[in-house]
Amino acid sequence: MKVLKFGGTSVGSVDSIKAVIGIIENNLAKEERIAVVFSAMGGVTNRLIEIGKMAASGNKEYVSFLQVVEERHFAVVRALIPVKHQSSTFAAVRGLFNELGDILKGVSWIRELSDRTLDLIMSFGERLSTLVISEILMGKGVNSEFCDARHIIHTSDQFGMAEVDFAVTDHQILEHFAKSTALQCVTGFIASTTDGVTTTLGRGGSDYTASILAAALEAECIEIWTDVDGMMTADPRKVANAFTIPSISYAEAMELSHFGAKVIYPPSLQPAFAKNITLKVLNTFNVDFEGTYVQKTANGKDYAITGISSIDEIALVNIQGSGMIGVAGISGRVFTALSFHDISVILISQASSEHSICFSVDPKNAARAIEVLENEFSSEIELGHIDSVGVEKNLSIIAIVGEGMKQSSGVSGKLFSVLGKNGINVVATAQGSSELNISVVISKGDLSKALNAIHGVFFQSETRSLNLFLVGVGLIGGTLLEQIKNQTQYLREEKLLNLNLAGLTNTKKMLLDADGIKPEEWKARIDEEGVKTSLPAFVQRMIELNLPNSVFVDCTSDKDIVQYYHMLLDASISVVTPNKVANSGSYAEYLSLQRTALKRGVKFLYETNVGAGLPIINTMQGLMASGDKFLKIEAILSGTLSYLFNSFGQGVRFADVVREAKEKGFTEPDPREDLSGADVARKILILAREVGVPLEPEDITIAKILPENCLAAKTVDDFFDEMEKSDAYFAELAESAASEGKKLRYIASLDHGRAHVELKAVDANHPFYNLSGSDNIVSFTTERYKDRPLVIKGPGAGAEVTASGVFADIMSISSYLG
Ligand SMILES: NC(=O)C1=CN([C@@H]2O[C@H](COP(=O)(O)OP(=O)(O)OC[C@H]3O[C@@H](n4cnc5c(N)ncnc54)[C@H](OP(=O)(O)O)[C@@H]3O)[C@@H](O)[C@H]2O)C=CC1
Ligand SMILES: N[C@@H](CC=O)C(=O)O
Ligand code: NA
Repeated sequence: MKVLKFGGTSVGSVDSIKAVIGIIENNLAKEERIAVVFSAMGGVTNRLIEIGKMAASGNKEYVSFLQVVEERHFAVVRALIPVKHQSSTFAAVRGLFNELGDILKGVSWIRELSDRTLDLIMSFGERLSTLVISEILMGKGVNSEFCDARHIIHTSDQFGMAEVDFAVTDHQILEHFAKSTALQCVTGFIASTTDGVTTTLGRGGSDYTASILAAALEAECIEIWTDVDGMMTADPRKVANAFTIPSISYAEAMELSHFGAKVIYPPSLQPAFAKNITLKVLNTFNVDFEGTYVQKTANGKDYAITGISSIDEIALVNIQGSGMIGVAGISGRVFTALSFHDISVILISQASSEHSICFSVDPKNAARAIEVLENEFSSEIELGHIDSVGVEKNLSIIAIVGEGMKQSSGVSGKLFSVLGKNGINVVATAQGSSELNISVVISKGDLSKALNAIHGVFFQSETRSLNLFLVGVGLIGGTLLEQIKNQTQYLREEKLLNLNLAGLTNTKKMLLDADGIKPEEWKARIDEEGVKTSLPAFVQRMIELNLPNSVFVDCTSDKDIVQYYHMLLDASISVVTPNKVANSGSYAEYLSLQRTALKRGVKFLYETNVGAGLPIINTMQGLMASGDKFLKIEAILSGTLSYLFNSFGQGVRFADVVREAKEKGFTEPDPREDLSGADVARKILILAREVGVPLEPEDITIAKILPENCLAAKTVDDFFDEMEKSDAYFAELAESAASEGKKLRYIASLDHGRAHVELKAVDANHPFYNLSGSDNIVSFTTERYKDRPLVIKGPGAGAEVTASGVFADIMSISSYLG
C-alpha cells in the first residue's frame, strides 16, 4: 500500500491535474494498491478565508470573488471530463457552491466568522478539488471513489488545529478501506468531530491526512507530490547552488523544516514516522526525478551537514543583570511568562556566566515580550538586580543541520570561520546537545551572503564562487580577463572554482551584474549595458550587493582609488592590485591598509607591485613571518629600464627602444614614471616597508637618468620629442660604459635602513651584469641567507606576467576562503 498526496500547485491548473492523473495511472498500471489525498486547488484555501472575512465584514463583493473560484473548478471539469459525463459533475460542483453560498450569506447576515465556521468554509476547498479529480478519474474508467475524510478522521473541536482521536480514526480508516477495492480519493486537511462538525488539521494538514492514513493502513511509503525537486540543501531562491538532498533522516527533516523549509511540514508526518514509513518528496512537474527520501536513518552521507535553513526575520530579546548570576528559577520565570502570553521562542542562548539570557522571537511579538518580562521582573528591575530588557531587530537566523556533525569535529569551526572571513558578525549562537543543529543569529542584510558562503564551504564538491569586481580593463586588466576566459573550464573542472565576474569598469562605463559577466562578452556587454562610470557608485553598489567571497581587483594606475580600499577592506572585501599607488603613499596609509585587512580577516594582495609576477613580496613575507632578518636588498626593479639598457647603444636609438618597451607593455601607462626613476623608487619603498623599515617617499634618493629637457616635458608626445633631441646624450652614456666592458644598470638598494636608486656601470663580475630583456633581479641578504644571498630573477614587466601575478593573488584568496 502506498499513499500519494498532491499539494495545491499539483492540483492548481488543468495542466497540472493532467500530470497528476498520469502519475496515478502509472501507479495503477503497476498494480500497486494506492490511496490518494488531495489539497485544495492552489490558492483556494486563502481565497476562501478572504471571502469569509469579506462576508463577515458586510462586503458584498465576496459574491464575485466566489464566482471566480467556482469558475476555476468549472474550467477543470470542462477541460478534463468527457462532455457526456460533465453535467453530473457540474451539478455536484454547483451543489457545493450553493451550500457554500448559503453559509456565506449566513456569515454576512450575522456578521460573525467563528473558527468553527471558518473551518467549514475552508473544507470546501478540498471537497471540491477531490470531487472533481475523482470524477475525472472515473471518466477515464478508473475504479475510484470520492472519500470525504470527515467521515473517517475524527478530532477534538479545537477548530483551526483539531486534535485527532487516533483510536476512533484508525478503526474507521481500516473499516472504510476494507469495504471497497476502488481507488480512494481522499480530501486532505479536513476532518470532523464525532458529532459530525467540520474541523481542520492545521498547518501541513493534507500531509497529516496522508500520514494518518498511511499509519493506519501500515503503508510502505508516502509520496508527497509537490512543485519542487524534493528537499534542497538550502532555499534555492537564496542559494543558486542549492541541490536536492537525496536522503535525509526524520530528525534532520524536522530540524530543517523548523527553520522555514516549506516543502514538507514534518510534525504533520509524525504518525508515519512513528511507524517507520518511508516518505518520498517528489515533483509533479519533473516526474522522473528521484526527489528526496525521508527515512528513520538517512543513507550514506557525502557531507558533514545535510542542509542549511534560515528564518528571514527575527527579533532578539536580551535580559541581563548581575542579580541573575547563580539564581535558580530566572530562566523558568522568563519562559513561563512568555508561554503564558503565547509568545513562541525560536532560539535560546545563555552564556555560562549566567549574566544574561537572550532568545529570539517573531518580530511581531517583540514589544509584547519586553512588556511581559518587564512586568514579570519589575521588582528586580527596581532593585537594580536586572539592568535591562532590550531588543535587537532586523536579524535573521541561519541553522546548519545534519546528523553527520556528531561524527565529525570542526563543523562549528568551519561555520564560524567562513562567517568571519566574509565579515559577517555573529550576534548570538545556539547548538543543542543533540548536535543536529547549530544556529547563528546574524544581521538580516548579511543573510544571502552568509547562506551562499556557508553553502559553498560545506558542500565542497559543488563549485565554489569567487565574485570579482574589476576596475581597469586596459593592458593588465584586459589580459587578466583573457587569462580568466582561457582558464574558466580548467578552474571549474579541476579546482571546482567559478570566477564570477560581477563588475567591471573603465573610465567611461561601468557594469555590475551579480549573476556574472562572461569574460568573452565583457566588451560587448559594457558597451551595450554599461552606464557612465562613477567609482563611488561602483563601490557602493558592490558593498550593497554584499556577495560572499568578493574581491576587488584594481588594474588602474589611478592615484585617488586608494580611498576606496579602506572602505572595501572595512566591508570585509579583499583587494588585489598591481597598482603601486596605495603602498607607496605615506607610511601611515600603508600601515592602515595592512591593519584594516588584518582586523577584518580579509586579504590585501599586491605581489605584482614589485617585479610583476615574480614571487618577490610573497617570499619576503614568508621570510619575515618565519623570523628571518633582512640585512640588505639590492635589486633591479624596472623591466622597462632593464630592457632599455639591454637593448640600446651601437646605433640603436634610445627613444626608439623606449617606444618598443611601451609597445611590449613594459612601461607604466605614462612611461615618464619609469624613466624618471619614480617607478623604481616606489618599488624599493614598498620592499623597505615589507621588511619593517618605515620609510616615506621623500626618504628615497633617486639618481636621474634623463637630462632636464626630457624631465620637463609636459606631455608624453613632448617627452618622446625631447628624447629624440637628446640622442647624443644617451649614446654617450652607452658608449662610455661599453668602452670599459661594462653595462648600465639602474640599481635600487636598501641598506641599514636607507634606500637609494642609482645608475651604475657594472662589469662582468657583477651579479647583475648578465640580464636580458625586461629581467628584474632581487638579491636578499638576510641572517639566514648571509653568505650567499637569496636571488630571484626573471622578466619583471609585461602584460602576461603581470596579469598572471594578479591571477595568482586571486587564486590565493580563493584558497584562503576555502
Ligand atoms: N605593465 C606592467 O608590466 C605592469 C603594470 N603594473 C600596473 O598595472 C596597472 C595597470 O597598468 P596598465 O594596464 O598598463 O594601464 P592601462 O592604462 O592600460 O589601463 C588602465 C585601465 O584603468 C582604467 N581606469 C583608469 N582610471 C580609472 C578610474 N578612475 N576608474 C575606472 N577605470 C579607470 C582605464 O580606463 P580607460 O580604458 O577608459 O582609460 C583602463 O581601462 C598600473 O597601476 C601599473 O603600474 C604593475 C606591474 C607590471
Ligand atoms: N613599468 C614597470 C612595470 C612593472 O611594475 C616596469 O617597467 O618595471
Ligand atoms: Na612580484
